[in-house]
Amino acid sequence: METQSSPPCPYTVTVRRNPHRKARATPSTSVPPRPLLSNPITSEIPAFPIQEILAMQVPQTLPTPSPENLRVFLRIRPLITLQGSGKCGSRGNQSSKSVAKNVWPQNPSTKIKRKKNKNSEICIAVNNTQSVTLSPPSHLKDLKRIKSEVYEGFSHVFSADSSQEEVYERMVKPLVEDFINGKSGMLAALGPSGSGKTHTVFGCPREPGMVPLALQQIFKRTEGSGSEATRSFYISIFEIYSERGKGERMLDLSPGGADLFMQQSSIKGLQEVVISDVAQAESLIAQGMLKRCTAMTNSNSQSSRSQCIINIRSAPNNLESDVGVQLNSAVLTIVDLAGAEREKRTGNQGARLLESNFINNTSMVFGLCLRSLLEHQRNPKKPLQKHFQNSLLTRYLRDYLEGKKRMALILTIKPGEEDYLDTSFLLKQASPYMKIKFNNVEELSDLVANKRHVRTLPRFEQRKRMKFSNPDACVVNPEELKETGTVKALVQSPRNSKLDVYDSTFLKLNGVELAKRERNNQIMQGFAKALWDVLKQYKEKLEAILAVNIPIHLTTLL
Ligand SMILES: Nc1ncnc2c1ncn2[C@@H]1O[C@H](COP(=O)(O)OP(=O)(O)OP(=O)(O)O)[C@@H](O)[C@H]1O
Repeated sequence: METQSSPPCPYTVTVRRNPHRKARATPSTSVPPRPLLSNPITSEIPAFPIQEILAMQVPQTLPTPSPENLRVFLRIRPLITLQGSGKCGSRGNQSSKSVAKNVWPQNPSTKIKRKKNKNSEICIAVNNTQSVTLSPPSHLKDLKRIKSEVYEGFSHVFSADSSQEEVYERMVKPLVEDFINGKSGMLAALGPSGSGKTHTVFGCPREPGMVPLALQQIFKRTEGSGSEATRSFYISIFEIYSERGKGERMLDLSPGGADLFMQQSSIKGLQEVVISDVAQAESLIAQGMLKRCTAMTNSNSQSSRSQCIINIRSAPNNLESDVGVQLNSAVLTIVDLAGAEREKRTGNQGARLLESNFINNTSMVFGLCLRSLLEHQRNPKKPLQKHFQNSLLTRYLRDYLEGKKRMALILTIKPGEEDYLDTSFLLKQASPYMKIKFNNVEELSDLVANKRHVRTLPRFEQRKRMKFSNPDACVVNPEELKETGTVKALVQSPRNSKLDVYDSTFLKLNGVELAKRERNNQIMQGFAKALWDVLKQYKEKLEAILAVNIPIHLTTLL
């Protein structure tokens, strides 16, 4: 009986396996390595050049940019007797009687003490360009056994005979160069009352200070280079003061400026004035200085009773040309702090005493912020304290005091023996700041862009949603952007010009980004359509061949 063989399978499936690959012989080391780039047609495929790679010299450590330290400068004021204080450059040509007559009500005990110290001696000696020795007066040496101390590591020590130009060249010029190249920075002057902060920052017509010298450099550099056509400069100037201890207030010192308010770290209502030349800027600053809160005290016949902040901002004019290139706006901030005062020393009373408390409090908070930053950098487990919240000045300067933006400090001191305690306190407190490092400096443009991002987010969220539902809706029309009310209004308003230029630039940058994404989207859609067409054709062909024989529901597979 014949065994029934099973019916032949109508469809056979052939599984083709790749033939076994023979392992290649390991190339002997004596054979010279083949060239990496050989002609694939005329020669064999070259062996993987493992030997060559192993023999390559890899640098052990990659060069990493060393973090920048906070630059701390020290300037010693010339020894000026009380008679001489009050006028820029006047050294001892005013009678003590006339000063005493005008000084705010004095504490009689202070008067007597000051008479004793008439023949002041110098308590500070410059060792070299980076260090000084502070020696206590003989009575403190004997009584409290205080020893001389050496303070070193300053970026530069300016001796009493240093000129404004010298200070500028070493300290401010690099900051201004950076500013012209689009990097933001801040310079703050700290020191006891009468030590020369205002003299250093603003100077006088005969000895112009850092601000006028900076403006001269800015306009000198930009005038010849033709960049005046491509960028504009703006100045804003304001002060933070306290009126009879009633809390901190802010006043815009530019012409017609009014009271200001702070929201988070930005100031509402601050005017920015477009400046086209040095003379205009200087006159604006001079007008601001006349409005600044000053008073006669025992330490200084024209003592600043407020913290004064000047911002010089540069912004590109032609937004069109800057789209997608570089947002090289920058701000140079110069801060003249009111000088800390010891009540015992100044003999301040009444309103002056209340002002003193405010001034000392701000100086203390400023110092605490920097100390906390230093401690946090030394030991990251130590949190960065939020001391900045305790004064308007530190709230405004938060980014600088948290090491996010570059800054420099100038400590001004008086060299007299009677100034020993003030000088010692300042040096002890501020000399460690030179160990602060700037690791993660954010440029202002980034910060502002981030802030603007938050502000303009809802509008862009809406655009994105529209984009996915309607592909045409996301095509960005630059004309449409120009017509956006905010951009138009803000760019035209000098008061808000800072925010506005960024706003419009940001809008444009995002417009470009959206247009790019839209193009990618269209390409992807085209690709998906083509793929689908191929699959459809393939399916139809398969169906035509197999429809009769195999009841396979290809449709379910595809
Ligand atoms: N380097 C200097 N050369 C010549 N005069 C100076 C110098 N530094 C300061 N002075 C003079 O000393 C006096 C006090 O200086 P200034 O008003 O700048 O002190 P300050 O630190 O700003 O004081 P305050 O904190 O009270 O405002 C002024 O008359 C000023 O002209």
